[in-house]
Amino acid sequence: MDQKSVWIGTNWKMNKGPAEAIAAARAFSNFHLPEGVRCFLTPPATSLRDVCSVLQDTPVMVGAQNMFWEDSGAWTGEISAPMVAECGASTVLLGHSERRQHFGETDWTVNRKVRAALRHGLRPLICIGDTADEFEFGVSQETLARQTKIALHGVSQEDLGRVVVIYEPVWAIGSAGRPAEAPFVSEIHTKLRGVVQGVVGRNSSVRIPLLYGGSVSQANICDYVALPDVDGVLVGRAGWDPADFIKLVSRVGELVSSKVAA
Ligand SMILES: O=C(COP(=O)(O)O)[C@@H](O)CO
Repeated sequence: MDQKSVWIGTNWKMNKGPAEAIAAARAFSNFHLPEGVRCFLTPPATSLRDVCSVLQDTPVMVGAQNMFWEDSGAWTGEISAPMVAECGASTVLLGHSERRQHFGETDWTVNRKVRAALRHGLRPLICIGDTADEFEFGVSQETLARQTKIALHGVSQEDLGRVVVIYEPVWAIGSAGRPAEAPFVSEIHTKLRGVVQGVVGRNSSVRIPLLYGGSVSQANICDYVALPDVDGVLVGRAGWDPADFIKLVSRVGELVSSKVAA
């Protein structure tokens, strides 16, 4: 965490149809976002428009969990960047490991989606992550560098300023996952900072926020957010209950204000 904004988001995954999503979004509509904290939610596509309209006058950003790179056409079952934007969303999660693992997402498709999102004014939240095997064989850094460089390939300097990268080790995600140790996340993020700095250019003033995700909880959130090259977190299960997510946001807010005061 540095003196810039700290990000916290929750990915609802395939949970909360419109009725439940509207109720959850209402819980955030009167919530006072702490100073220096940027917050986002990614509801399922069928709840996107409703959640956007509940939160339209608030600082909480709303994003889709995926989209296709073409604007329209014969792509049954897909939604496009203009459709996401028309719902009122400002951001989109791309390359989540569950999409890479189960739905054929590749580095190449992530790159096409990133560029399409940017073309339509959406902020891409790009997920990268090493598998348990890659971690065991000690090639996590290589995987993350490859995923990052391909995702950002061909993106203009100006657009790089709107991108967020999220490190989510596949082995840390979900109820079978184990949260990554903070020193390991710190090491990965420091190296990742070098990778993104190489993409934007050593002399560029663009600073791409680097978030961590994977079994983030009330117990460990501050350990991650306090790390120097971690600009925030993406929360799954621990953020699905709105009251719990508000508690997590408040914890981050307290950490930010204590840093500012120090
Ligand atoms: O997949 C994610 C991590 O989920 P957890 O339930 O926190 O392990 C990430 O996208 C946040 O939803």
